[in-house]
Amino acid sequence: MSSTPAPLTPTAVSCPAKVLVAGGYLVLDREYTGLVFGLDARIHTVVTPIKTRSGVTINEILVTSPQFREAIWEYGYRSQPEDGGITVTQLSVGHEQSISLSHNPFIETALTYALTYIYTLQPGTLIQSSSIRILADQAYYSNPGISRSSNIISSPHQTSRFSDFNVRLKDAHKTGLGSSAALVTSFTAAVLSFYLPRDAFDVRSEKGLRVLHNLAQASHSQAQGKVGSGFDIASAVFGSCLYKRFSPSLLSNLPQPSASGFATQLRTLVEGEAWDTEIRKAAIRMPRGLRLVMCDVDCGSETPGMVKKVLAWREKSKEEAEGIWRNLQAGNEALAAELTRLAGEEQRVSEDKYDKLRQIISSNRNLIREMGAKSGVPIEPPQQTRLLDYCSKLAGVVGGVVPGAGGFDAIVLLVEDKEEVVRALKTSLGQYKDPEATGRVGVIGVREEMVGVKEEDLSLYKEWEETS
Ligand SMILES: Nc1ncnc2c1ncn2[C@@H]1O[C@H](COP(=O)(O)OP(=O)(O)O)[C@@H](O)[C@H]1O
Ligand SMILES: C[C@@](O)(CCOP(=O)(O)OP(=O)(O)O)CC(=O)O
Repeated sequence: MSSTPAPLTPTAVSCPAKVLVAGGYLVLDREYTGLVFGLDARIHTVVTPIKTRSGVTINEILVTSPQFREAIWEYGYRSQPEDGGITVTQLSVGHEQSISLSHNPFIETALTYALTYIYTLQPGTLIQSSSIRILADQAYYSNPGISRSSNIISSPHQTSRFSDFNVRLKDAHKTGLGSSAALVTSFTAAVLSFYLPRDAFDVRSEKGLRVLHNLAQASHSQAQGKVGSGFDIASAVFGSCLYKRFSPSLLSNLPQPSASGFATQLRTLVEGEAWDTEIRKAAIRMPRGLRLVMCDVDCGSETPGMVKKVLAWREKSKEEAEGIWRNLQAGNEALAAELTRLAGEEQRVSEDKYDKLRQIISSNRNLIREMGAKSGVPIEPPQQTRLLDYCSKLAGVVGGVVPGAGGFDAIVLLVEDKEEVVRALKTSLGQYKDPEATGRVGVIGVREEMVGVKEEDLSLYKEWEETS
């Protein structure tokens, strides 16, 4: 019998949300870049050794998302022959017979990839059981959260930053901040940090960030069905940046999980030189005195369908599309350069210092509308044009765009970072009524965040010690 390994230390990691301010559709192609800002809503993952009654040995990983009902996933795991890595099998939740088995492909795939990578670094070492909790900031969901207080005697009235949403995950309303990317990235980082010694994986080191980025891209892409440029994973790891995607062939050449050679090829891909993503952090800054405001319009758009249609039009109308893509890329670069230039300024210079920004945003929006009109996709549909024009005229608002794939569900504004400006904006949006749309426009409680993945202190989670 193998001896009992030393207990591992509880570990917590968080990652930010994202907003693609410029480069929607373009960033799917390596010829172009995306300007992505991290947002200060985070998803946290906490890994602890599993609590068992003495004398009981188990071999499982229990994942819970306790802010949601029935969000429990229990996994067994085993190594596969022929270098197939680790496979995980979802077990029925033993103690909760009434809970039907729900699958969470993002968690299952992130766990498979993370354990496989760990196994390649420590072959033959027993992977110990653990308990993994996921906790998300309010801004990811529009469901009103119930606050949760500590039942710890030493601090009885402290309220957690993480609300209880009191619904099943599938009934939660997402605000579009990239929950699956922040989840997969923080989950992967926490699992690697928990199981590996610092000298094999350190999320504070450059190599650690690179390994995390590549591994999270691989598993998120697998879980998502290999669509997406991966800008959301990049910002979850590195925070705000100018992003050039990886070559899709890197992942299409990887064997499927459990297939012969998967483990070694995954490790080589994740650690090796072939990965060709380009991240430029210094190319993106927020000028002192400005901030982002995200507005949620109460209705949704379906990104994959829009992407398919835009790319089909681009394929058909190559020349015309290349003109728009090239001009938009130049406009997006100009936007990044102007933000960075203003960020480098010492103090306020003159009242009209945002004129150039205004003009760049306006000409980029013209190109986005042209892209939408020509491809027949409502990227900046008329009701969003009206909303953006309305906001752009308000005091302290520099301008705004439809983020990411665009559509009906959100706008992002660049505004002066003053309490009175944000307060007046909220009041104006509260009164805003589009002549043709019924949805209400709300301000999401987030702003830009430059920092990506971050280790966290376990005291943040004390109100959530017991799983519900
Ligand atoms: N707090 C959470 N706990 C567990 N899983 C989550 C959580 N938030 C999101 N997920 C996973 O991510 C999926 C949502 O991902 P997706 O539809 O791609 O939306 P998004 O655009 O927010 O990434 C959910 O179905 C679930 O599998
Ligand atoms: C079209 C895109 O370039 C940008 C989509 O950005 P969104 O922020 O709209 O994405 P979702 O959160 O997945 O809906 C596709 C991509 O780059 O993956």
